[in-house]
Amino acid sequence: MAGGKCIALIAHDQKKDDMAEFARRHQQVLSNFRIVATGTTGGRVLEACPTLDVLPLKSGPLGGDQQIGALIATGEVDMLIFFVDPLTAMPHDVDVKALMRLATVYDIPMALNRATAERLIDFNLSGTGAGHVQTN
Ligand SMILES: O=C(CO)COP(=O)(O)O
Repeated sequence: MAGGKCIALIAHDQKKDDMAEFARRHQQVLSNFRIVATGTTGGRVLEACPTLDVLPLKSGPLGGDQQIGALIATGEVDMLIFFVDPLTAMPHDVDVKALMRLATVYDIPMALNRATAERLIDFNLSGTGAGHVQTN
């Protein structure tokens, strides 16, 4: 992938409206980043914010979480924002866990709910200037 800081955006189905609204509200800051996303989430973010630089990968259940995990392992993703639905069983639960594990192994900032995502965005992007992602 081309240079520049990269944020991964993922939302489970029950959280996709939240993610679209989050992206819309933080469109200005997100426009300083390349964004990778699982397929359906990426589509929703692009629909909400057509000018953002979003690369939609495979849908989560079809390997999208694993693709993002691989990008984390190769150092290409600097931050993960993942709006998780904790109340629904998923066929690809093992993929979700593997992704969270890799984000932990490579110690990238990872928000698994909206409250944390808001704080990560504030912490990383408003204080020290847009475009700077703290990775430790
Ligand atoms: O299932 C997901 C993450 O585990 C999200 O995938 P989609 O964005 O393709 O719905």
